Amino acid sequence: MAADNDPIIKVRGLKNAFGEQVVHDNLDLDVRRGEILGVVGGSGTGKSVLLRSIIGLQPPVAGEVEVFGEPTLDREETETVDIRKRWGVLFQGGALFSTLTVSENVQVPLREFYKDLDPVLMAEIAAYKVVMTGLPAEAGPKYPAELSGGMKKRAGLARALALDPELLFLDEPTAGLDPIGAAAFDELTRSLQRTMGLTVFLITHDLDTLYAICDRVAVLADKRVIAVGTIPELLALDHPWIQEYFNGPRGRAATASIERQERSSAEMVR
Ligand SMILES: Nc1ncnc2c1ncn2[C@@H]1O[C@H](COP(=O)(O)OP(=O)(O)OP(=O)(O)O)[C@@H](O)[C@H]1O
Repeated sequence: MAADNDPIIKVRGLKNAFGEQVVHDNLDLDVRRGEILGVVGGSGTGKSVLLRSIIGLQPPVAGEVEVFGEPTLDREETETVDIRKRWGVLFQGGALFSTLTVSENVQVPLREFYKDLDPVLMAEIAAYKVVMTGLPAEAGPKYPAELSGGMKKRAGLARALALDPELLFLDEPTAGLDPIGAAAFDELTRSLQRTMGLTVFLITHDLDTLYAICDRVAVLADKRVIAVGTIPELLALDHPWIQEYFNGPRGRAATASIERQERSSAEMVR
């Protein structure tokens, strides 16, 4: 039985390789219950592969992964059903089924895990999730091709939330959104995390997202997680990639923008 302060995700000694190409080597990571953990790293450092390994879609060459205190690797699909029900995933780009409506997409996990659920109830749950992610109720019968990029992300999020998960995986949720749409999506993630008590594993390149909603950030480089901490903790480290990333022009712009927002909300409360 897992204790409350045990990590919700525990990765130890993970190694992933594709032929000669080693993507991860001896990677360790803990994700704490209730946090939003941002996962950053240069392109191709293996952020998505790490996500796929944790959820069992990418069998690693070596290492151990535990989610909710239970091992997820080398197990039959039937043995991990009770674990998989407890997480939701928003894949890069939304990964909606193009031949299904938004409502039908949201019902996919319900059909997978609760085959005998009354179809009327499934449709009601889907309608509720659609509205919960800020989409209009009329989006339910639409097909993905009829939605904007931002709406597709929200529909993907509605599907990820279909089973009221405890743990949410988001792979670059704000990629391709304009800054206002991205900020709105961040706000939605934060508010859902608070109201549903979610833990969030969030892969992003978006510095604004990191500053705005992440409790801690894990940095992937040199085939492993080289550091995990709050942004001020990371900034105190001497690693060239971390310094370049957070202290480069875009990092400084994101810091300045957060400081401006904090000043203006402080002025509003006065
Ligand atoms: N199924 C696969 N077969 C072969 N190589 C793969 C496969 N999946 C990923 N890779 C390789 O593993 C490396 C890491 O890929 P991954 O998609 O995890 O990177 P990432 O950090 O998420 O990148 P980005 O930020 O660009 O999305 C890349 O070099 C990629 O080409």
